[in-house]
Amino acid sequence: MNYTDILYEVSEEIATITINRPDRLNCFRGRTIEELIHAFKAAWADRRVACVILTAAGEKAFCVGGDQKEMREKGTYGTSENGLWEIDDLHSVIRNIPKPVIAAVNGYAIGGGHVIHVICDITIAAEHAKFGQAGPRVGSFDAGWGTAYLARTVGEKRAREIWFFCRQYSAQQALDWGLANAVVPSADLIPTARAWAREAAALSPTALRFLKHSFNADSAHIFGQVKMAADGLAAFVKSDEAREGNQAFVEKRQPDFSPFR
Ligand SMILES: CC(C)(COP(=O)(O)OP(=O)(O)OC[C@H]1O[C@@H](n2cnc3c(N)ncnc32)[C@H](O)[C@@H]1OP(=O)(O)O)[C@@H](O)C(=O)NCCC(=O)NCCSC(=O)CCC(=O)c1ccccc1C(=O)O
Repeated sequence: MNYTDILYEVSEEIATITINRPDRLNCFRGRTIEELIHAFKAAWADRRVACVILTAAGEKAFCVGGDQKEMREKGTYGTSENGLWEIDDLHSVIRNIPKPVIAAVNGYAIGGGHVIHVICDITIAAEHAKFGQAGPRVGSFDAGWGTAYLARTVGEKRAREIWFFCRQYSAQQALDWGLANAVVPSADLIPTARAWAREAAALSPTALRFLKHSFNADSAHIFGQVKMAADGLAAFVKSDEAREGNQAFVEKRQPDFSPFR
């Protein structure tokens, strides 16, 4: 597959996947998701690779979720080679690849971009990174991993706060809440992620594989909820309520959801 939206490289025993749409703050469209899945599978199959780093181009954003401009223009997040919108499969491959996945968060991790880092095994954040959900402002939600797994990570009260107010949280706050494993100066982000990856790469791959499956097993039931939520969201994004959120973002104004109470 020829990548247009991401970069993929393997060096030493580490695969680095870089979301490469910095002009749109590394938000994703159908093509981006398809390429990310392809790259994670390549890292999975490659016996040289012991650990994966997921990061993004530039210093401003890790990923700010679904491409709202594409949604405004096309009514969907855009086409992919296989014609499917596979965000759930991306979440699954990050969980199921039997190698540690480290998110190196180089700026905003917002909306669907926030969910992606939450699903990764480890999060290392640059000091200026900002975390949060935005769906209820733009007519979207992730009521699968985005709620249930987030609540496991930070606790119910904090997870509900994150979704019900759509605030942004600093890297230090993310660290304090258990959303991040470490916070480092921006210049140290990739070197630190690589150092952590090398440390994991020195350990028994079979032990790590079983440990990852075991951690996942305890939350695997959430997957049923993921599919229900995805189908619910696919219907919701066609509604006037969701369109108001999306349109307001593109028009750079506050949404008016009052008719939908
Ligand atoms: C992140 C911001 C707070 C940064 O603000 P600021 O620093 O002021 O920068 P901006 O000027 O706003 O942004 C620069 C430039 O980028 C464009 N842009 C930013 N975000 C997006 C985006 N998401 N899509 C498209 N374009 C974007 C912005 O318009 C600017 O362009 P100009 O041409 O220069 O004007 C702020 O940018 C912000 O709040 N961004 C939006 C965050 C957001 O709402 N994200 C979407 C949340 S909903 C989502 O992610 C869908 C989830 C999803 O797909 C999913 C998940 C799980 C299961 C199912 C699904 C599903 O099927 O949908």
